[in-house]
Amino acid sequence: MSHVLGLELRREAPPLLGPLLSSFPLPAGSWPSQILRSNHRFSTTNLTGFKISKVIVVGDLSVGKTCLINRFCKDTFDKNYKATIGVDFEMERFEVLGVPFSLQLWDTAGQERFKCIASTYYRGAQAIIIVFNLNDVASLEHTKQWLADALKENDPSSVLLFLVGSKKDLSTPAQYVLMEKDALKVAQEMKAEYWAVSSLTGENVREFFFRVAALTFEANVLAELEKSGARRIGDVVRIHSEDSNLYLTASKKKPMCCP
Ligand SMILES: Nc1nc2c(ncn2[C@@H]2O[C@H](COP(=O)(O)OP(=O)(O)OP(=O)(O)O)[C@@H](O)[C@H]2O)c(=O)[nH]1
Ligand SMILES: [Mg+2]
Repeated sequence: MSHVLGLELRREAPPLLGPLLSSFPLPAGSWPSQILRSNHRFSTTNLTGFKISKVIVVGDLSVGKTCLINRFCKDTFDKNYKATIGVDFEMERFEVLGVPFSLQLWDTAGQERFKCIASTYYRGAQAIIIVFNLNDVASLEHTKQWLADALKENDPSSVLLFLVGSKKDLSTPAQYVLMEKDALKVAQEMKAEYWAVSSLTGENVREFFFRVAALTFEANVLAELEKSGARRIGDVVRIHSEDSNLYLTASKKKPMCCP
């Protein structure tokens, strides 16, 4: 299912990829101003060839995975718990430097009895979001197992990891500080980026998903550079699309990596 939302953070998109690449890696909590959520409607035929990244969301039952996705994709919040059965799926579209880019968000079930169905959808993820409840230390402890299971189906060397503490609105500042300490430790062990969010208030939700979009887009661009053998900024990278020739040309000044 696709969700077409209003434009946000619309600013002039520079024509070249250089400024975007030179701003990577982005510091946590930031996103490039060039990333937009698009309000364009695309026909199904136009969708072929668009850059799409698969993102899976895992974690204990009732930690708030579905609410997190719904807050971002639909800007809604449901206080009643309805367990996800197997998996749900949402598509969210962005534009990065004029390039259409989509996140496929796979919302998996946390309940044990649905786990084997959900795990069949883990394969091919570019990013794994592991959610825990900031008010439930057991759910943080279980994140390691969720990650291990998700990594069985994915390449640990290339997948992006995010550890997300949910329901921040329910923590007092003192409780939050204690939990954050443990969460940062776990995130460091996992080599994941840590975020704390509230789907009830919306705190950090948009920022978090924009960050996921920025990093997955960056990974796609770098993969294109690798594939095309382009090793230095200055080379031209073509983002394949059947409908338009999208050339992203990087700045000639700064070398991105050593030959
Ligand atoms: N106060 C508060 N409650 C939340 C928040 N996020 C989720 N909840 C509540 O927590 C319960 C579970 O949320 P879900 O999003 O359905 O949890 P889930 O992780 O998808 O659960 P499964 O589908 O069973 O794996 C619901 O009653 C939500 O209203 C939040 O940020 N703050
Ligand atoms: Mg759910």
